[in-house]
Amino acid sequence: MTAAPENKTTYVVPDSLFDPHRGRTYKRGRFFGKGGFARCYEIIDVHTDDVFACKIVSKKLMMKPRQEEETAEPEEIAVEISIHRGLNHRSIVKFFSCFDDIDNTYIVLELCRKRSMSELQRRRKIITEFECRYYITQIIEGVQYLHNNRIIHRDLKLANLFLNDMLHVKIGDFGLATRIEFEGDRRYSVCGSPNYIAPEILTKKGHSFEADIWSIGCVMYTLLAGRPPFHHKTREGIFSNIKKGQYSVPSWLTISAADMLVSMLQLDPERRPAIGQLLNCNFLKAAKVPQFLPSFCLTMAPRIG
Ligand SMILES: COc1cc(C(=O)NC2CCN(C)CC2)ccc1Nc1cc2c(cn1)c(C)nn2-c1cc(Cl)cc(CCC(N)=O)c1
Repeated sequence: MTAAPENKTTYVVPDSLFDPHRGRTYKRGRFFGKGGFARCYEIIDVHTDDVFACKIVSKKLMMKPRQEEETAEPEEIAVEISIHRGLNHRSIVKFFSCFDDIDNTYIVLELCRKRSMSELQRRRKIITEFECRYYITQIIEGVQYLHNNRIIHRDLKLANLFLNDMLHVKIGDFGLATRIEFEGDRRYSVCGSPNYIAPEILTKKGHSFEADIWSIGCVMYTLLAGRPPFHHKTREGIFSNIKKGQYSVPSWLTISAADMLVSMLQLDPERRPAIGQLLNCNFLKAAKVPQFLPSFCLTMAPRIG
């Protein structure tokens, strides 16, 4: 049993977990980190030795009154589970199971042993356009699957883009995702991560699929420039830059890379390409898209491409 003091709320995580839906028993392994109000541990099936990532959300934390930060209300965890459990795509983290005990909700997910693209970017600072074509193609394919199923992710950022041993991208964390019920349906709740949040979410004009296109633009910019496009030392400064659409395109980018970024970072959501159009942009069509990347690309640039 692990009790970790946290904001005066104790996280109680048993050493052993029983999943009644799959009839599996897991032993708790390493702590991988936190995300929002969730904590993530490695869990190992005691019979098969299969290893998973387990996202654990404390029921006590979920019952806390809303703070300024986005908080996970009980129904929101249920929404995350109801959306994620129905997904099946090679660029989406696999959802295996979820179960509860008196203290927590447990979500059993695909383990991505090379962590997230946040660590990749922190280690490499900037990646080559050759590598960017590899990652962005997989992200677009995953988001196209979501949009075709009328789901908006709403929190696409490097920390939610996980990498498996083959450096395949897996989109995770559906904690802010929402389902669009009908054509023209728009959402008004303010959500997302400060650096990558679309202007129409900030100004509460109503948002839809185009907000994910903006976030993909922020992800691609950060990978190629080494920092987010609207970065500022204060949160207010970030929001001000986003609302003004104020950013600079790095001088070292090719025209096709710059054009793709500019198309996604349009202030007016209507002017951004739909996800299906992105795969046909010149940046991905006019040059080789690698089918695989060697794992040393986590730490150094490949000479090829
Ligand atoms: C072997 O697989 C992993 C290892 C690590 C890791 O080594 N983290 C270190 C642990 C030690 N401390 C000191 C630094 C971070 C981190 C993540 C791993 N894999 C891994 C982690 C995963 C997933 C798949 N696979 C999924 C899906 N959701 N989450 C998930 C969920 C939450 Cl709530 C928080 C975090 C941590 C923050 C982050 N974005 O990585 C992750």
